[in-house]
Amino acid sequence: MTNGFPTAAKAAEILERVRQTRPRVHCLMNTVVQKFTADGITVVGGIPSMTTSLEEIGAFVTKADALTINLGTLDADRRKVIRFAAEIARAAGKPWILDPVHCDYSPSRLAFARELIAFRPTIVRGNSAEMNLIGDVPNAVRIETGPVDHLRDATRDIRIVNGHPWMAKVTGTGCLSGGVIAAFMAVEKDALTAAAAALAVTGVSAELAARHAKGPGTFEAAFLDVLSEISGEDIINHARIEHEQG
Ligand SMILES: Nc1ncnc2c1ncn2[C@@H]1O[C@H](COP(=O)(O)OP(=O)(O)OP(=O)(O)O)[C@@H](O)[C@H]1O
Ligand SMILES: Cc1ncsc1CCO
Ligand SMILES: [Mg+2]
Repeated sequence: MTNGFPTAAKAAEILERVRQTRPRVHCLMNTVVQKFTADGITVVGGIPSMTTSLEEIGAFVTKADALTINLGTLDADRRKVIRFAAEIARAAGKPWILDPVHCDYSPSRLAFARELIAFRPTIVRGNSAEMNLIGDVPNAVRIETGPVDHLRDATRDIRIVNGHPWMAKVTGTGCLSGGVIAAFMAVEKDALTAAAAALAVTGVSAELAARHAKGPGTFEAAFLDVLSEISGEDIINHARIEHEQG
């Protein structure tokens, strides 16, 4: 059976499922935006965990419902734990998302991102500079975010036209989206639909938050406020999920 195209009503329904089931999301997150990402997962209804200890990662990934691996701050120890987590996720069939942060800055990081893609992430998401270098990811959902988000899998190609320019003025909105997408993948098997829903929910939340903010600082707080209580009706009224089939 081929999967259909995601809708705003479906996005609202998946958010409700996250709120009801409270999935656990393990984050191998860069050291810059750990708190913001954990807050994003918490306010949508998930339960974040953040350990990077090699001794513990096996237990944490095994108990998690989904995993996000973010390459923002890498060193030898992190590479080791990330490799191990990707291996476990693959063996256990856990949904996981790779965010190849700054792979456009360093050939060794790009090579590491490619090595991880061989462990079959469910989704790879980055900004346009990063995804231009990553290229195609035939066995995963490929997401390039920016003013418009482009998502594609083997059969579908869609755009999310929500969001606000202040999202690019707060460090880590992309990293946070990796955590929220993981929470949505934990409750929705169709990864492209899960990701579209997560990006529509965060994008609409940003638009509503911007109405109450004075600039990036107050926007960051308002964004978490709105994300914590956004209604299905707001999502249905404002989400812009587009594709060529209508
Ligand atoms: N100009 C814009 N207008 C609307 N939404 C935007 C804009 N720029 C970014 N976004 C949104 O911000 C989020 C992060 O996307 P972006 O491409 O900036 O990620 P990123 O560069 O990886 O961010 P970071 O590395 O800071 O986490 C996405 O949800 C995207 O839709
Ligand atoms: C600024 C920064 N540096 C490494 S990770 C990160 C967060 C946004 O990608
Ligand atoms: Mg990024």
